[in-house]
Amino acid sequence: MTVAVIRFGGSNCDRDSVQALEHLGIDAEIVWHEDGLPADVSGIMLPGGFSYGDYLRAGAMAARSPIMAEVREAADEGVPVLGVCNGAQVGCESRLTPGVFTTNESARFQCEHVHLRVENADTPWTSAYEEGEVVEFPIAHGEGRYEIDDNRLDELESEDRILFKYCDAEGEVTPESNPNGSKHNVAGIVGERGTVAVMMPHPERASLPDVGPVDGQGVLQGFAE
Ligand SMILES: NC(=O)CC[C@H](N)C(=O)O
Repeated sequence: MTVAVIRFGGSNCDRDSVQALEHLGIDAEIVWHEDGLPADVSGIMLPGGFSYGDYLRAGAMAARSPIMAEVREAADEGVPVLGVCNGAQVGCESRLTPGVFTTNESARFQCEHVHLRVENADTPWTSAYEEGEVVEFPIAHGEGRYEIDDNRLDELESEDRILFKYCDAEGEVTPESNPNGSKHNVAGIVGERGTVAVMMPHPERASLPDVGPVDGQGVLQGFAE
């Protein structure tokens, strides 16, 4: 079983992602987007970074790489797909998941640790946690504010497709615990299939014990589910 971590021009979390996955015993390899998807992949990760320098909108150009049609096909067949940070932006820009990630309310690049509340623990990406559990993840983005029209957000809420919300250390979801102005404090969602997920916080940067907190391991273990 090998997870393909797709590298676009400007990806910069691809090696960290492979390292974090391998630490968990999950085989992973970097795949250059122009080479196309290997035939036998058992998972796909869209890593963080600044693909194409975030020109136009973050993720917009990578979303138009031909490999994304292959990713969609694999996702439709049930191959798990996880987009993290720039990968989440690529996931939304390529319509694997609804909504968009746009400029932070602060209009600044923000690099900090945040608390997240697990909203739905019944997905491969969150089954390692309890519903309502508070976890700590790093964020590092300039365009992480989740936007979607109100009706579709209500749908996501009622269909239980929100994985994580930004919260405070006690698990309260408030405007003060929202680092970037995301609607309803949304930090990560699943697509129509629960096997496709995107999130702005970085699980791969919270997975190696030598580096700091390891709350992110549970998300990456989704590939082994
Ligand atoms: N860490 C990242 O993936 C950076 C995300 C993105 N390019 C932004 O700044 O919004």
